[in-house]
Amino acid sequence: MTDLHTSIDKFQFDNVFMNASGVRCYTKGELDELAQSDAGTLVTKSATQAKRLGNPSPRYARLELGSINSMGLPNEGLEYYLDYALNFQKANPDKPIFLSVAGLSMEENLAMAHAIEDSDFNGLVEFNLSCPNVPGKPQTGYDFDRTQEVLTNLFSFFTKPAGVKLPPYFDLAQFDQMAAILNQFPLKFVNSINSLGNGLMIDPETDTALIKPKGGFGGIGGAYAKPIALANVRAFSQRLDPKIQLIGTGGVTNGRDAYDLILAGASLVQVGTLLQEEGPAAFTRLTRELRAVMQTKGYSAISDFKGQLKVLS
Ligand SMILES: O=C1NC(=O)NC(C(=O)O)N1
Repeated sequence: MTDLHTSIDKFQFDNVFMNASGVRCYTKGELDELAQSDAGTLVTKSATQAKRLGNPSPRYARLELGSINSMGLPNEGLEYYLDYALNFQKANPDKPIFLSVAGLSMEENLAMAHAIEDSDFNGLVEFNLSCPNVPGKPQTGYDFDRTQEVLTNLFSFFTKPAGVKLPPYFDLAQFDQMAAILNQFPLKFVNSINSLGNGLMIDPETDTALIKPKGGFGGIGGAYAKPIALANVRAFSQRLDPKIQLIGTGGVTNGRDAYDLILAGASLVQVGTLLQEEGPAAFTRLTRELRAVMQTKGYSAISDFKGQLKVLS
């Protein structure tokens, strides 16, 4: 029998699959649906301190090979998700979950980190350094000095298990630079990638941008993202301290896509666009399909093939 058990640091998961932050995880009802699905764990919508309405609609559109979104960090505020997480961990002591935060300033990130540090939350925290959709706000992950500064301030007091959600990088020198920064900090994981920032798609009937915010600019997800996600997971897997594990996100539409992210080095696989379009039942199909690929390859455990991508010599 194939076993999809995986782990990050001391945290054990009975299945490699989970949602990508932002997808079907805004409300407690949605989060409960994820918890009841075949996913191994879940992550909350990236929180800001105060509730946010986000960008004007239409702000999400399905595309032929994925999606475009400019949600603008709509969320119920940190307290709402912290409250959910504290109740969840009481009821599910053996199922660690992720809390995502996306402060719009250094002060906001640190204030939320203090609130979490002072709480009884015992899961993992994902610091989102890569939201591309807040007008006027650059992605922290593309500013290496700022990333260094945020992480230095954060880990001067934060002791709970944490990781970062990164934007996609497209240059090997950027992988080198970013990995050199990340290796300085006690991160448990790096989640790569967030959506391909600031894409644009057009309605062929009206010659109009598909979504309203930012003149139609939004993050691209789905199959378009797979080759970039594979490269980013692989590049960081080759450069990061082995203590920092990878979460692979981007382009998962079937079991083979998940298998490929694990080959590239991922310990957990997040699902975004597919989950948005297919619903939590997608985890049942993905689990079945990944098991089938593993069986074909003669693998019975994730550790049998994680990071085992071969290259031509
Ligand atoms: O980090 C994010 N990535 C996205 O693609 N969209 C959301 C958002 O816009 O809130 N945030």
